[in-house]
Amino acid sequence: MASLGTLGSMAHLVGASGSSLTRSVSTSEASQHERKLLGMQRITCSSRNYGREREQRQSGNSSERPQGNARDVRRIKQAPGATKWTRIEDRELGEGGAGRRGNGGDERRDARRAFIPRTATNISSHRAVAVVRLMRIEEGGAFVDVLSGEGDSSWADEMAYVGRTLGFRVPELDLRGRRLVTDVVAGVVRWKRYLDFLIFSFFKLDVRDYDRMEPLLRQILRVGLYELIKLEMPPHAVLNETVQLAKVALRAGAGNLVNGLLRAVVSHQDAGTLPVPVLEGDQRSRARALATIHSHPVWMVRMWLTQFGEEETVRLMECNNQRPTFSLRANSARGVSRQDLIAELDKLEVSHMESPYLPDFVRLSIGMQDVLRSGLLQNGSIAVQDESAGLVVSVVDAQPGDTIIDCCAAPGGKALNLASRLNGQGKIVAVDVNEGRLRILTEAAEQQGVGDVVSSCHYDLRDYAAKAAGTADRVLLDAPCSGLGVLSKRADLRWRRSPEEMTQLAELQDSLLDAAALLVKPGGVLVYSTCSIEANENSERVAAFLSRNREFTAENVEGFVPPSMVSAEGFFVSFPHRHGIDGAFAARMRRSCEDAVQIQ
Ligand SMILES: C[S@@+](CC[C@H](N)C(=O)[O-])C[C@H]1O[C@@H](n2cnc3c(N)ncnc32)[C@H](O)[C@@H]1O
Repeated sequence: MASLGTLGSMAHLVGASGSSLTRSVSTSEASQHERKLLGMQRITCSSRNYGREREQRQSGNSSERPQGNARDVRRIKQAPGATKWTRIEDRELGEGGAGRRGNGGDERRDARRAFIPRTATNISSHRAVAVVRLMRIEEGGAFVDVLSGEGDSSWADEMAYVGRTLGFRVPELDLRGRRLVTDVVAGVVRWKRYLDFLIFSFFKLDVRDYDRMEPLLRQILRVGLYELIKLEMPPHAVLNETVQLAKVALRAGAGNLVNGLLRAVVSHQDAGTLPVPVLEGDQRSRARALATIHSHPVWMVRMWLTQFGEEETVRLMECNNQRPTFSLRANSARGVSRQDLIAELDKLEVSHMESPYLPDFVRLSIGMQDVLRSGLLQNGSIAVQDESAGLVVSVVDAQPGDTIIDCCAAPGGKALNLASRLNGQGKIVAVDVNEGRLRILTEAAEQQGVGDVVSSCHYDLRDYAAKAAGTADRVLLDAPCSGLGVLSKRADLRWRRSPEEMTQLAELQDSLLDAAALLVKPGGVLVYSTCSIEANENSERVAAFLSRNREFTAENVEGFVPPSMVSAEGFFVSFPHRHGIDGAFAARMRRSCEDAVQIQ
């Protein structure tokens, strides 16, 4: 690669280390997303937790703080055991902002008492909110929310949190601005590896230097690059506003550094000389280059190269990097047909397309926020569900009167779809080890008008199986999995997974499959499904199960799903790059009738 010259000095780059903000991902945060998809009302701003953590860390170092408004200070450099704080320079804030401090001392004292940071009117709000959200995701382990249809109170919480984190407030965001935040955050997370490659290339950093860069500066650089290169926003606006954010949120030197990088990128972009990883050599080297170009972990790319070859791997990664599309299920249990749903979408002026695969599903590419606000989810008329999940339900083929055990049921997408097919006759036992998620399922069952056929059972499946052996006509095991089939919807998931986890998951899947098998009546059906596209979580688990459990045989899923989604072995497989829906897998197996003798 041609020399790009080194921009800025390391003194500007290396600020606060990405210290000990990591926390385990709380189930409550996962649940918020799930509640939203299921149309639950109260979605609170989870940033408050991160805010509290940050405040606790800050107050732990109170002796080192300068006196003054606690919100006007921020850490600029952290050597082990030492934290320095700086005050925002008045002149850095815009008209009407904290820079206009009138009678100085009094106002500062008032602000300190009220802990209300002032508003910086010269900062673009969407960028300020995006960088703080990105810090929460990277430093605090928060989830990326690709829907972000929260109500005004959540946004007010988030804006206040941004104010507390940055030390100044930014003007409120309108609907467009909020959507932009969601898009920028998900995009930066997806493209992180590629954006970092550009930063490395232009600054000539090594990984250690990069790890020591101030988290806020790193996010500001990424956001600027993403907007320039991937969103192709007008360079002038991106440059000015991103530099201003760095100056006000950090210091003048940080603004200069951002300015240097973005200007260099714009001129290389215009000249068509942006650095590109070289795609050559053996599979390992090509995997590394592809992983950077398409921003995925190298181990994942290597796994897919072996499984799919290069051309398909690239197409898969391109799909994973796209904005996700969503689909809706018309809830027949509430008497809603697809035509009714389409009429509602027309009223909302949300463009849509009928699913080519399922008679009760409709696809949306944009407009999900409008649907979330419409009340259709809350009154149980519709459910948000990917078509791949709907097709797994088709493979189960629930019939009125059936007793169905959904072994890993929460938060309930498939269980509630199954329930809607029973016409009030039969029952669904929804088992899950996670009590919080099960509560969401129970509430959603009531909301969707299937509460009388769904009962929830808070159990580890392996304990429950012994209690209810041989009682179900159909058993669905929608197993915990890597989720590598849903990477466009879960922007951060690719960075959270590891090869070691894949091995552990396979062991868990084996033990859950053996437990689920116990529940099936002689002659009954067992469906094993995942939202993964990896053979070692899918067909290999089924093959291993069938060799351990000779009383089960695989049944071809032909007739339950479109022919293009039936694998050579007769399993249901969907891939984002082949079918335009999430990646998923389902195998249908039947227990032999002769097995009845053994159970008695
Ligand atoms: C892929 S999710 C299920 C999604 C669900 N079927 C749906 O359609 O909404 C996997 C679920 O398995 C549950 N789980 C994990 N280990 C379990 C165990 N040992 N026993 C029961 N449930 C378990 C998790 O709590 C999680 O809710």
